[in-house]
Amino acid sequence: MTLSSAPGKVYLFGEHAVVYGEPAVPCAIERRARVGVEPREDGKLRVHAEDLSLDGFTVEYGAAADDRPDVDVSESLVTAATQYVDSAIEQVRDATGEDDVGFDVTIESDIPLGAGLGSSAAVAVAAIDAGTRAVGTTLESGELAERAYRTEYDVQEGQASRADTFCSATGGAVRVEGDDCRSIEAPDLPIVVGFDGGAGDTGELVAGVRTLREEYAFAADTVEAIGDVVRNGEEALADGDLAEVGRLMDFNHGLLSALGVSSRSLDSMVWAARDAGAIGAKLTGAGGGGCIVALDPTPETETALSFTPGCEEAFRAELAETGVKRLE
Ligand SMILES: Nc1ncnc2c1ncn2[C@@H]1O[C@H](COP(=O)(O)OP(=O)(O)OP(=O)(O)O)[C@@H](O)[C@H]1O
Ligand SMILES: C[C@@](O)(CCO)CC(=O)[O-]
Ligand SMILES: [Mg+2]
Repeated sequence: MTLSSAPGKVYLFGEHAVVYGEPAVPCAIERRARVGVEPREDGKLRVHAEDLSLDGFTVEYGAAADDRPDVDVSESLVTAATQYVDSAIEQVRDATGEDDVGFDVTIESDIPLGAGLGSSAAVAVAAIDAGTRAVGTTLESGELAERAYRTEYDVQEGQASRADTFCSATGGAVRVEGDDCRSIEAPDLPIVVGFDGGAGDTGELVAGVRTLREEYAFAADTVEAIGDVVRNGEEALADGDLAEVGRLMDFNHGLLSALGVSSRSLDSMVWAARDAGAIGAKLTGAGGGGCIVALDPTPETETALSFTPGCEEAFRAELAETGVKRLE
C-alpha cells in the first residue's frame, strides 16, 4: 500500500475573489487527510472513507452504478460525498496512463468536511499522490498541485482557483493569483479556529457569488475590493505588522458578508473573537457555515469561542511547514 497525507488550510485573505483572478493568501495548518491506496487487479474502485458519513453511516462504495453506498439518502448527496475522490482517481489514471487499473482507497482525515479548512483539496492532493505512486509514478510537486486543481475544477464545474490545492501540496503560507502560485514568508501567526459544526457546499457558494457579480456592478466591485485588501495584507505580512494584518482580516470578513457567504454562526464567532481581543477575525474558505480564523497570541479568543453559542469546537492551529507527506 502507498500512503500520503496532505494538510488543510485557512485563508488569511482572498477566498472567493481568487476565483476571479484576484490574489489570495492561504496558509496550511497541521490538520491532515491521509489516503492509502492499493491497486486492484479487477479494475474496480472501492473507497473506504472513515470520516465521510451519510445518513450516519461510514461510507464504503465502488464506482459501478450497482455498487454505490447503500444508504437511504438522495443521489445528489451521494454524488456530493463521493465526487472529489472519484475525480482524483480519474487524475491518477490520466497521469499514469493506467486506464484499467482498480484501486482500494482508504481515507482518514482530521479536517472537518465542507467547513472551510480545505478538506477537498487535502483529500485530492493525498489521493493523487498515493494513487500515482501505487502504480509506480511519482509526480513532482507542481504537477501534483495542478492535477489536484483539475479535480476541484471539475467538481466545482469550472469555478475553482489553484489556491487550496497549491497550498495543500506545498505547505506553508502561499500566494496565488490565477496560475501564478508561490510560497511566501509569513511571520509567526497565532492562529485560532472556531468551528460551528456545520458545513457549506463550496460549489453552490461559489455559484452564488458568480450570480451576484453578474447581477450587480457593486458586487463585482466588492470582489475587486477584496483583491485590494489582499494586496495590503501581503505588505502587512511582509512587514510583520500583525495589527494591520488583523485589521485587514476584519475588513475582508465584512466584504465576504456583503457577498452573502457568511452565516449567523460564523458572524457570532467572528464577533466573539473580536470581543475577546483577537487581533483580527474572519470566516475562512467558502463559508455558509463551518470555520472562522482569528489571530490571538493569548488564550482569550479560544476560551471565548468555547463559550459562544453556535461554536462547537475551538482550537489553536499550527502552521504546516510541509505539504504532501509520503508516509509509506
Ligand atoms: N475525509 C473525507 N473522505 C472522503 N471525502 C472527503 C473527505 N473530506 C472531504 N471530502 C470530499 O470533499 C467534500 C467537501 O469539500 P468542500 O470543498 O465542499 O469543503 P472543504 O474543502 O472542506 O471547504 P473549503 O473548500 O471551503 O475550504 C466532501 O463532500 C467530500 O466529497
Ligand atoms: C471559495 C474558494 O475561493 C475557496 C474554498 O476554500 C473556492 C476556490 O478558490 O476554489
Ligand atoms: Mg474545498
